[in-house]
Amino acid sequence: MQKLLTRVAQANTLLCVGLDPTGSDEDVTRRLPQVIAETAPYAAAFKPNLAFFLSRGNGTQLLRQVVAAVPDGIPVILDGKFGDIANTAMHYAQFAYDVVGVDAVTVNPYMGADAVVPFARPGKFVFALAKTSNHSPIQEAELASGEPVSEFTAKLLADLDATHGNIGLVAGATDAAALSRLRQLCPTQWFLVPGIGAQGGDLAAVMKAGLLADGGGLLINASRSIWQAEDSAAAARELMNEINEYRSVTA
Ligand SMILES: O=C(O)c1cc(=O)[nH]c(=O)n1[C@@H]1O[C@H](COP(=O)(O)O)[C@@H](O)[C@H]1O
Repeated sequence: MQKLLTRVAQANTLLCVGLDPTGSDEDVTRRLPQVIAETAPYAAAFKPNLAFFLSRGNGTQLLRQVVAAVPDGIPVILDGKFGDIANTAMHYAQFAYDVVGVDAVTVNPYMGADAVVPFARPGKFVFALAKTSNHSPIQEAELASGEPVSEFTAKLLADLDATHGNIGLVAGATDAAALSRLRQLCPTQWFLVPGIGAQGGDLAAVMKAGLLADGGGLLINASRSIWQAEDSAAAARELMNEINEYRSVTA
């Protein structure tokens, strides 16, 4: 978190550059370091999605190259949406932190707190799924109390953060009203917000719903709209500037 806060303050950005590399193995090997170098000035963080690396066969090696290519001081979030019992989770955590060397991960908390805690190592950070950007009848289902499962999950994640201090939420950009309710339940935690760009999320509504009074608290991710842009640097710069406009309006 300290690394992220320092980066956000120094580079004045809340943009998370998603790395979901598509193309031939040759293209990807060539473009990954290029896209990282070109977009780094605008990046508060990078988020490689594990699936896009594992599907290539040399995924672990490519991920390590990503970590090496990202300039010092910019956090890397491995988007693996990990979610298994504690004993197994510990091995995923070793993969992410010790083998690949990332700063943070995404985790699926639906198996319970024991699926999350092994990733909450001191000095590392966890973004756990609370309300995803796709339509999920499970997250929208209401408990007997009338509370949606996504809000029950958010409360669990607030409690976990109170204990561990390094738990954030994933809240999709496609449902700003839900994001706003999560913000009420989790008034200080950082939200990783995917769904801007290719998935059509409403940036203005998201910023209004989730930005903290200090101008932080949201990490706005875009993957395809940067990787697949003709000019990835321009796409990243424009989105960063757009995000910052809403920061100044809201502040
Ligand atoms: O955890 C995530 O990053 C994630 C959560 C979610 O609710 N929705 C979602 O799209 N993501 C990821 O965010 C990225 C979105 O990519 P684009 O739609 O291309 O910007 C992908 O890597 C998704 O796997």
